[in-house]
Amino acid sequence: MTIRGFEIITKYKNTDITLPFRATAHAAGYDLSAAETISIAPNDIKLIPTGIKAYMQPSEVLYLYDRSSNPSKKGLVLINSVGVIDGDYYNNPDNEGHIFARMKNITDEVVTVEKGERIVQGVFAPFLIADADSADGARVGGFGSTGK
Ligand SMILES: O=c1ccn([C@H]2C[C@H](O)[C@@H](COP(=O)(O)OP(=O)(O)OP(=O)(O)O)O2)c(=O)[nH]1
Ligand SMILES: [Mg+2]
Repeated sequence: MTIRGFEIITKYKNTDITLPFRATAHAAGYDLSAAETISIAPNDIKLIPTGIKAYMQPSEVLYLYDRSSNPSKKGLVLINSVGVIDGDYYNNPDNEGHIFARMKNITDEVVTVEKGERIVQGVFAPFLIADADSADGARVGGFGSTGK
């Protein structure tokens, strides 16, 4: 039985992608790596593909948090602060649920993220639903797919 976890996006199968992993026995975060080498110009923002999708239970979410070493070691920050990866993003018809990290280069030089480099960490968590909630739509994509 599967409960929650990660899978490789179809396009990235056979490209040496490693599934996200926790660095130590008590770590909360699963480190996700860049699926491609990407260069980011000074002050620019780019989406880093992870080549990964995540499945989970209906009452669960995957939060993407920056690695605390990114600003000092890489000169990068996760520009949306925290990524919220919804359970219904998984296998959506638009992009299969591909998880991206939106990174900003905060330096005056080009920063390159190498393929396979750990870039962001994902933490699974439960969430709560408000009274009289009647949401019933299905997600078709991400990054603005539900409108303004
Ligand atoms: O850092 C992120 C944030 C989001 N997503 C994906 C997963 C998430 O389920 C979807 C939508 O994210 P969110 O709800 O935060 O964005 P939105 O601007 O509200 O877009 P939408 O209208 O598609 O919900 O985009 C990522 O891959 N990385
Ligand atoms: Mg949204």
